[in-house]
Amino acid sequence: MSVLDEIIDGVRADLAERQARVSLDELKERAAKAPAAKDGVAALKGDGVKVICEVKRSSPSKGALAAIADPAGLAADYEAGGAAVISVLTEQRRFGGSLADLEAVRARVDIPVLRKDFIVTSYQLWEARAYGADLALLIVAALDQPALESLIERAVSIGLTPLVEVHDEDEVERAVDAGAKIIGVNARNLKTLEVDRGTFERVAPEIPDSIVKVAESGVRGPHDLIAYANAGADAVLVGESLVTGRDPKAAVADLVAAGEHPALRHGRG
Ligand SMILES: O=P(O)(O)OC[C@@H](O)[C@@H](O)c1c[nH]c2ccccc12
Repeated sequence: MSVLDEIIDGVRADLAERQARVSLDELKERAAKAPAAKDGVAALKGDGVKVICEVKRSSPSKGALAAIADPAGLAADYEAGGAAVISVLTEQRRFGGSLADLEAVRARVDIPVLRKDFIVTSYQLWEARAYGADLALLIVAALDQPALESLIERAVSIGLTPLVEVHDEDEVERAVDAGAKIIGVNARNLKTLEVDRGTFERVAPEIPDSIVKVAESGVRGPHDLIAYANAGADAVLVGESLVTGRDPKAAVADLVAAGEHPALRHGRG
């Protein structure tokens, strides 16, 4: 069994507990009261490389990264540094996240918020909206094609922008066929947990120009952002280096400044 399969088994067990406690109708009522979803595509387009900053306490590959007693405070620092979107990991067992983190972050920042989890049912999309998310991650490797298609459709119908994650060329084709408008290329293979920073450069040429391209994982600082941008990234998603660094606000500002440099291929279109 791959790491991804193991994570999803845990996610399904936790999900069953929540489903027994909170009915879908309750979630839908809560979603109806949530502030209208912000446009995730618009937030990631435009001049400069956009920076998606992640609230991440731990990971299956590295274990504990940071305690993050105040996830909303961290998100506020990210926003002040110039983040375009905040990613909140809500998976509990391996990443130490929760829906409470999502809710707290949503209440604090004005920019769009991404629910980062292993979404396998539409119930989780309703949760995402009910707790204030504007975007939701859908991982191609975790879903068969009919499930991917129906979750993208459902996400859009409830106002969420799907960020569709791929690791290779075949998954790009599946994401495009399923109607993705934003594709994230994860340098970390979730089946082996290995990071290969060359993944984006290899896979991105398969993504049509009209689709927003996000390079995920492995960004240690501005030099990695610049490499991803030169390979065609519209945005980067950064977790570990921000939560383990001393000054997240300054670190984000450095990334944003690097992404606005006029010499980048991104700026020249
Ligand atoms: O911490 P990093 O290397 O900066 O990576 C962030 C993000 O890309 C990573 O957390 C991630 C990408 N896709 C995921 C899917 C599930 C959980 C986590 C992830």
